[in-house]
Amino acid sequence: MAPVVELADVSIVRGGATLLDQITWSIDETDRWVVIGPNGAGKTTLLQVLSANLHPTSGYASILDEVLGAVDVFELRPRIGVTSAALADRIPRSEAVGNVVVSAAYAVVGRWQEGYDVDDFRRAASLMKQLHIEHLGKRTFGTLSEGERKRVQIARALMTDPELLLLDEPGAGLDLAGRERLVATISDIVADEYAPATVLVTHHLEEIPPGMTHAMLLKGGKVVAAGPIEGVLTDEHMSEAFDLPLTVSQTDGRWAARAARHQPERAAKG
Ligand SMILES: Nc1ncnc2c1ncn2[C@@H]1O[C@H](COP(=O)(O)OP(=O)(O)OP(=O)(O)O)[C@@H](O)[C@H]1O
Repeated sequence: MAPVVELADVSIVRGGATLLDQITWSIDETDRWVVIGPNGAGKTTLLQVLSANLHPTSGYASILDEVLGAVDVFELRPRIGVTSAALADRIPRSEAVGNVVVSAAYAVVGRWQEGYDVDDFRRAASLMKQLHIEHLGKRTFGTLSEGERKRVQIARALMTDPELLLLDEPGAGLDLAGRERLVATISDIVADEYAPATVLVTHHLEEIPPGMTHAMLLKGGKVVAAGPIEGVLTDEHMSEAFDLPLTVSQTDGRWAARAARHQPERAAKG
């Protein structure tokens, strides 16, 4: 089976700055990736390539067996589910939540006069139940809490039954309980063997849902480490990516990182 995503030496250059520097990456159907890195590492830029919103300045990018630059991106994009702050900003605040979800079937934000069929509404209702937002269908998007908005966006992203799911900082702006509930929900989603290949971007190891299989650490547009998650999220790699001595731990499938404890120098004996 062909990889869902294949990047070979992908670079993105804007205004003389190299945002992504020769990224080579392969994502399989059953992979669930986390992309981690400090501010400005290039994470969002990388997701823009994966969502067919940005073409490489150089290199080769194949998404769902279609080569960027040689495919009609308007046919490719509905096959990719995306949540991001930029997309959330485009959702009209006055839109009813049910419509925010169902309108993904037409890849529009803001329902107008598209003809939805019974199956569309059934799927939207089922996803809203899975995301625990079934009671919010008639509320307007603008009245929701940040946690509720994140859930609505994930339901919307799954509406088209995508083959690739991209979650850009789904935990950002949530309080502790909201984050923990969302981590559990995403963990349930990725545990399903029929779930799409998933890429989740975050700054924080605490936001990684159990069940993620692979990790990529980015810094300055370059890959610090990539591969099966246990081999990537090490003290050494994380310290290098964040330019700070870090200690990484994993308990019950959850990850955490903190600054390495300062070791006072022992007084010389004798
Ligand atoms: N059009 C552009 N021209 C020049 N530089 C850009 C452009 N767009 C983004 N950048 C720069 O590219 C770098 C990577 O940005 P990107 O948003 O991908 O990082 P990120 O890892 O998602 O950061 P954050 O965690 O802060 O969201 C940043 O330094 C940003 O300022």
